[in-house]
Amino acid sequence: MADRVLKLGIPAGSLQEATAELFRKAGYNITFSSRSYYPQVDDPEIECLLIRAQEMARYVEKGILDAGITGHDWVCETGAKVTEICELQFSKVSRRPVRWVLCVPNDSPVQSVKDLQGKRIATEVVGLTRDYLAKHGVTAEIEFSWGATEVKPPQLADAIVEVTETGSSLRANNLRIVSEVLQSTTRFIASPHAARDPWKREKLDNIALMLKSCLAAEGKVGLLMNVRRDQLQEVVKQLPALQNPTVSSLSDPEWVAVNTILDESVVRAMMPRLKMAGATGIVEYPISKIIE
Ligand SMILES: Nc1ncnc2c1ncn2[C@@H]1O[C@H](COP(=O)(O)OP(=O)(O)OP(=O)(O)O)[C@@H](O)[C@H]1O
Ligand SMILES: O=P(O)(O)OC[C@H]1O[C@H](OP(=O)(O)OP(=O)(O)O)[C@H](O)[C@@H]1O
Ligand SMILES: [Mg+2]
Repeated sequence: MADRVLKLGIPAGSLQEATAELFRKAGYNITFSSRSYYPQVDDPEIECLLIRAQEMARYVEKGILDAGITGHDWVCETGAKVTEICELQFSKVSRRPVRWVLCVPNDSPVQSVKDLQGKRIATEVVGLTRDYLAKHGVTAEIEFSWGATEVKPPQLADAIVEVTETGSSLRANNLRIVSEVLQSTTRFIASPHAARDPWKREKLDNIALMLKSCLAAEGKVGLLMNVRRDQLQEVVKQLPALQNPTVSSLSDPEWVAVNTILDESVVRAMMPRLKMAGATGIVEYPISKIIE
């Protein structure tokens, strides 16, 4: 019985709240208590640990953790050999990938990576930066930065390689992007050992399925309506081409119910058209999970 526990790393820091929120939506209630690095989860088969995103892949590679959530960036930077269970398209505030970018002050003469030959670059991702410069045949002094990297140019460094999501930190510090080093999304990773263990693998796949189903449902709603059979074609024509609505019979043989899922953003334009085409009793309902 003791084996039937999955040790799961939750990323401390930027991804912590977004990760916990996604797990909650997926049905795993993760709660944090102040100063404790052992979040509670309402599944006796899971044991959570709060680990820095930077270190996650290393502990997962060694099997100290069976699995964890971290960024693709830190998997690359650490070079850890882990099994990717799935990609999870979420960042700290948005659903877009983050970008690691080479930046200089707005008024710097630097226009391309080549202009950084012999200069000083500060970054938290020394390995990625080294590889990127080597790819472009540039030799520069790369300095590890413990954070707050945006403050460094121009006094403490000529350029930085830093992560950006919304771009507000770069703007606030008068920095300009010279080029992109890496795009990164969040990943659910497992140790190769855990991924080979049938019980753990099934548990990991089930968690991944539920997490992905929540992300897939974001921005989507369901629409349910009644239509006379002779108007069905006209109503279905209004729905987005790729949607295959479910059509079911009603107790009155003249009528059918149409059920479909669509982007919430199109609903306000869609509902009046559906009504015009003959749909009645049109109901929009929220959906929280979609498994294709
Ligand atoms: N807006 C964001 N800012 C920083 N990291 C983000 C953001 N959105 C997603 N991430 C991801 O979160 C992880 C950041 O982890 P990391 O521990 O380096 O930063 P942090 O949690 O902000 O800690 P620190 O305080 O040291 O910066 C990376 O994998 C990164 O890609
Ligand atoms: O493009 P943006 O949306 O501004 O996001 C990028 C910023 O977010 C991160 O900092 P974080 O919020 O993790 O704070 P930190 O300084 O403690 O790392 C990162 O280090 C950048 O500073
Ligand atoms: Mg940060």
